[in-house]
Amino acid sequence: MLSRQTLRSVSAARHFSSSASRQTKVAVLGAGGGIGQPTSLLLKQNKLVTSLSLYDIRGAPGVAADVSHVDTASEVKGYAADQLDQALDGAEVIVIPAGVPRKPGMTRDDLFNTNASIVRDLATAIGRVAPKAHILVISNPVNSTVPIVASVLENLKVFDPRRLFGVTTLDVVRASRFLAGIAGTDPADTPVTVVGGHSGVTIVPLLSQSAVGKAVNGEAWEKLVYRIQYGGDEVVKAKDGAGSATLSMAYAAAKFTNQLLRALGGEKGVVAPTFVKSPLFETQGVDFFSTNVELGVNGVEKIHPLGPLSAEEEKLIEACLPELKKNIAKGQSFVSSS
Ligand SMILES: NC(=O)C1=CN([C@@H]2O[C@H](COP(=O)(O)OP(=O)(O)OC[C@H]3O[C@@H](n4cnc5c(N)ncnc54)[C@H](O)[C@@H]3O)[C@@H](O)[C@H]2O)C=CC1
Ligand SMILES: O=C([O-])CC(=O)C(=O)O
Repeated sequence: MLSRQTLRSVSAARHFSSSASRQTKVAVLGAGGGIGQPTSLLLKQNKLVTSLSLYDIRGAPGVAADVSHVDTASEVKGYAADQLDQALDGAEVIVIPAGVPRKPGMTRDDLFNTNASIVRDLATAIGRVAPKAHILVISNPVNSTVPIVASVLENLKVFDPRRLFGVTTLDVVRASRFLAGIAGTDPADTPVTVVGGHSGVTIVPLLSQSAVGKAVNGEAWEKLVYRIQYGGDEVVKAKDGAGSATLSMAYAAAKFTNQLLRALGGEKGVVAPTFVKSPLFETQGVDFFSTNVELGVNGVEKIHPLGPLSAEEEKLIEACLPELKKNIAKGQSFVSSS
């Protein structure tokens, strides 16, 4: 009879060999940019990625040549502006950081006029060439760009809500880091659930659900919530016109992509925060919402409920919903009118 430990090693080996033998092509659209370059580098280090396809309207072949020298097994190819279809062909996961970033004084919504059409056009190509791909949207304003992708795919009759994700991981990364900074804990042991959307008041940290966070009250709580909601502004201000978060965002993108790849490879119990088509506030006209989501072989497997909220958090949700509804509707009507 096999010991429990032997069984565990056999099952780990099986899991390893099944994920190692999976062929997973990941495409990065906007790979030449501030987020795209470090994200590509981090994905090159991920063993679950077997092929990396780097596309940008500028500079992707150079980034690909550079990243391809990293001594991991995956293949890397770069594609120029007129090679989008080749870049997408066979991609199982597509990460989109294409588009302009903020400058000081701008809101994420101020990026809409430029980024909406970039995201719409990329989504149109994805719907045609890689309709079964899992799409991870980073381009801002996420609250509107995710609905744009959904509407484009709906029009093409290939929308599967299980495979579309707004990347809100950076909010959770920040929340954990900022709370740990106050409490003197290790961020790894200080998880914070953040729900809603990805801009200002739509970012709602649920500190009362955290063993460490529930001890933060009054003015300290207000300051912490504000810092989590407006963490992006800190970076925009510090970069002083040179863009917004790129390195912490690449870290967050690589983290979420890895969680998704693990789930697609059959690992059970992978739970990650992400902005998805969600039933949670549908009756109030809010079709997309970020919460913890259990990921599985088909993408979104189960959307977690919000859980218990404090009175203050109820108020944050009340402030979040109308803004989020407006942002979502703006994305949807952009597609219906274009
Ligand atoms: N979801 C989130 O948490 C975060 C989102 N962002 C957003 O990510 C986006 C990218 O930011 P950065 O990388 O700093 O900007 P960047 O300007 O450094 O890079 C953007 C890249 O997109 C490329 N691009 C433009 N149009 C394209 C198209 N049609 N197809 C392919 N590539 C195209 C550009 O050539 C450029 O290389 C911005 O919209 C920013 O607001 C930034 C930080 C966090
Ligand atoms: O603040 C920005 O414009 C970029 C972003 O989304 C973030 O850093 O969270």
